[in-house]
Amino acid sequence: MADLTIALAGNPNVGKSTLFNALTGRHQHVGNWPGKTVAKQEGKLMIEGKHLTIIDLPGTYSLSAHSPEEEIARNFIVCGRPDAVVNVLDAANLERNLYLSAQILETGVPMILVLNMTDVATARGLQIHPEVLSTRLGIPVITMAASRGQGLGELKRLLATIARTPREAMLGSSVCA
Ligand SMILES: Nc1nc2c(ncn2[C@@H]2O[C@H](COP(=O)(O)OP(=O)(O)OP(=O)(O)O)[C@@H](O)[C@H]2O)c(=O)[nH]1
Ligand SMILES: [Mg+2]
Repeated sequence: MADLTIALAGNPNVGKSTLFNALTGRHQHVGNWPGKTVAKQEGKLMIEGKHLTIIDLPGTYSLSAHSPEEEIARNFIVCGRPDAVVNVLDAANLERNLYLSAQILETGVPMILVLNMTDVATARGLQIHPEVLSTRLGIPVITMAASRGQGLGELKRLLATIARTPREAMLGSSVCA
């Protein structure tokens, strides 16, 4: 079966590269300020005999690109035809982060929501209910603390499910060259 391509997308500074490194064993630059990842990076992950290509995208607040980095992220999500997008969110700032999620959902690409930084959210007294979001949006939603490796196993199980699902022909967008 053909390789699958999975894109990690989300707002700046939410832990995309931290998750990318944990999944692929690579060493992408991470740090506590937005805008670190400026070009898309690629890594490999093998799950249940399937080769997954993981793409770490620059952070973006929306699919209407305002900067070259946002344009890279937007173009890959809309035109790169990933088999799925793993949308990484800061669980402590869900409302702001969900703006991009709604836009990615509208593209029709299969999506998993990762509510990252749950350690920070919990320390602030926030209660996270992934099952409520999952029911409302109709997509898998999991919690994670990527810097501690929490939630990685569940994400890999979801990726394995996607890898087992026959790939559907995705329609190209009219805005793609
Ligand atoms: N407390 C906590 N910190 C985290 C978690 N995941 C990542 N971080 C930290 O958050 C900061 C940002 O992580 P990155 O992985 O660089 O974030 P990014 O989304 O790739 O950022 P850009 O490339 O700038 O868009 C780093 O200091 C990470 O160590 C988490 O689950 N909990
Ligand atoms: Mg990054």
